[in-house]
Amino acid sequence: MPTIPTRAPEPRPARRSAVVGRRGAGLAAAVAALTHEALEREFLLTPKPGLVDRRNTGSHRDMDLSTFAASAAAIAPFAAPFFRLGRAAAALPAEAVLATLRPTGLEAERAMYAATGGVNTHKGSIFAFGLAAAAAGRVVGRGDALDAEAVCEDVAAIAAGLVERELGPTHEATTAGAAIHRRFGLTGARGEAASGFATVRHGSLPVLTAALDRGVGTERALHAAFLHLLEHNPDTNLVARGGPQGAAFARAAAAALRRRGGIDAPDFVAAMERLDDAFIAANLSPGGSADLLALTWFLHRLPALAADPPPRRRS
Ligand SMILES: CC(C)(COP(=O)(O)OP(=O)(O)OC[C@H]1O[C@@H](n2cnc3c(N)ncnc32)[C@H](O[C@H]2O[C@H](COP(=O)(O)OP(=O)(O)OP(=O)(O)O)[C@@H](O)[C@H]2O)[C@@H]1O)[C@@H](O)C(=O)NCCC(=O)NCCS
Ligand SMILES: Nc1ncnc2[nH]cnc12
Repeated sequence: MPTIPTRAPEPRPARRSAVVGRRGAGLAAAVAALTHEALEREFLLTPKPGLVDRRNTGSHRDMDLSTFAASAAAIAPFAAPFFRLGRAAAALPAEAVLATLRPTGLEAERAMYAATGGVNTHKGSIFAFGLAAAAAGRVVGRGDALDAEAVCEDVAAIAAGLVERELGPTHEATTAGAAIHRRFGLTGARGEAASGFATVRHGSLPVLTAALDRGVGTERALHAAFLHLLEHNPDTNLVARGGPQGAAFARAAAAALRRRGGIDAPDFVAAMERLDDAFIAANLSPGGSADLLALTWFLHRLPALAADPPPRRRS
């Protein structure tokens, strides 16, 4: 069982120029290390309403921090083969790429279930990070600068048509996401990918970088990004547990927190803790937003990778 650090370290400053230095095996390993760092930053961030964090297990009875630590350790290494598959597929038409990734995605899901004793901790993350790592590989394989824009555009091309193909009216609704699409029209993890992670790219990522640029600490900047996701991400997990009313409650609560100053409000942490208690009472869990928060950090740090060594791992 991996040890759980109490908090993630401050990162070195990201270089936002087009970095094209490290293109060898080291880059695949660095993408996997960054994936682990991003997942860890997400589950350690506290408080997060309804989610597992250092304060409590949120609205969950079958998972805690140690489950997330085990899950992150099991799935993050798969980012390296996703990256290599993407680099090998750099010249393929985008619509042919997903089929090359799915066996590795399913293997990563099996590794997650083996590590967690059958609990779904990171299925959405495996999907999002699988696509992002593969797109990063394609970007590098084409000799382009490794940045969030290029990666998100390639993810949009790879995932184009996925909602129509997998959630269309002729398909049996076998998952919560598919059933929610049928009833309420939400497109969930697939729609977010097909949009090129628009909620992240045009929302939580600029919110994160703006907070960091004005000197806000990493944890609080991640809270700003999370609050943005809570208000704007159509999270199928919230709907699965609380129906459209549950999702509307979460959105309105996040908007209210933003209006009273967000992370700059003097009682921000206490307000988030009150919201955590309210989510738990209503059995709400924004698991999709948790995944997108981790992805926000990943995309923020990605440009620094090609030049820097992989983030230092704690034992
Ligand atoms: C295409 C897949 C995502 C599979 O599709 P599925 O139909 O299973 O997907 P969805 O139900 O639509 O969502 C899957 C997870 O995606 C996350 N998510 C939800 N909304 C969004 C959103 N708007 N944007 C992005 N991501 C979103 C969310 O994951 C998190 O929640 C998980 C916990 O979920 P669950 O167990 O259902 O919830 P609980 O409330 O805990 O359940 P109960 O306790 O009540 O029973 C956790 O995993 C978080 O990650 C959705 O759950 C994709 O998985 C797929 O195609 N897989 C096949 C393999 C593959 O190809 N892999 C990728 C290759 S690149
Ligand atoms: N911290 C967390 N708590 C519950 N579900 C999650 N899915 C991804 N991260 C999560």
